[in-house]
Amino acid sequence: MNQKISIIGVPMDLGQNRRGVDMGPSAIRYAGIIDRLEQLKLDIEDLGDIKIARPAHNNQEKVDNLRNLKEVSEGSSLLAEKVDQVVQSGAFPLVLGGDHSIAMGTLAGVAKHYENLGVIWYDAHGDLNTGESSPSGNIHGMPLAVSLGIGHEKLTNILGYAPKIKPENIVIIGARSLDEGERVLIKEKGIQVFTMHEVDKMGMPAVMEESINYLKGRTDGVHLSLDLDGLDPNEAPGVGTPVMGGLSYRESHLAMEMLAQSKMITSAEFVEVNPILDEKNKTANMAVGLMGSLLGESLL
Ligand SMILES: NC(=[NH2+])NCCC[C@H](N)C(=O)O
Ligand SMILES: [Mn+2]
Ligand SMILES: [Mn+2]
Repeated sequence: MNQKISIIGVPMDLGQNRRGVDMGPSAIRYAGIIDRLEQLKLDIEDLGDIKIARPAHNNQEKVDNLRNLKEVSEGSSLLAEKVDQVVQSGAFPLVLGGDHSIAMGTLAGVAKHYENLGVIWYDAHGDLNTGESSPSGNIHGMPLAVSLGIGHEKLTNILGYAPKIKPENIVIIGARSLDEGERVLIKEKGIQVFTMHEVDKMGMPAVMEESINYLKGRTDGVHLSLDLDGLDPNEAPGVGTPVMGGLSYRESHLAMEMLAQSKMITSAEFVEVNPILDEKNKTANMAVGLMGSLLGESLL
């Protein structure tokens, strides 16, 4: 494989209220992402960072229970344009977050190029809230709903089209903290979810096999959106919304390796790495290891 990988950093921290996740792209680069991927005989290009507004130091304005709506929407729109160009050029976009709100930008840029884009949402959360259902007003808890076309128009209409994806093309893995409104949406839309309960009961090999088979039949490309808080906070402590009882290092590597073997992944993002909350860059190192597995280290 001599695939071109285009790395895009997104120093976004306005989708939630703990500062530091804007340093995620730096922490991931410092953890050696470029060298690691160059060893895989991939053609790596680092496109640098998307320009993101800084938070106001005094108060963060909320519109319709959406914190920093304007800045988050603008940041994701810039990202969407960049991702669109990368996919257009035939390269694989690898997006480094930043908080998870940026997924609506990534998906806007990728989904344009597919009839039926699949999404694997690897996360402790569903990120299926709207301004109405959100307990926090944090947009990083909303990008999956937004990509389904549900939410504020400033968010759902990024790149001028909606929805980006269909509910039957989504698989959520690792969920263990779902809000009431999110549960309702999951039922209503029939979204596939492997909660930690299922992972414990079935084991990761079966969860991934089912996920891959499910998506294989119905999609023409699959985007991986990996929130580091999907992992257990003992192993990935540098995240803003940790939830106990998460996926292990081993399970996550196996998941990435099985995705690499499936050859179905067309784009990916790794989000919510917050070096301020981390222990010696452990979480960024974890992210780099997982990217290596996803992009084929185990296939060498
Ligand atoms: N991407 C994330 N870490 N999302 C966490 C969301 C937490 C909670 N469900 C909320 O909406 O506020
Ligand atoms: Mn999460
Ligand atoms: Mn998330």
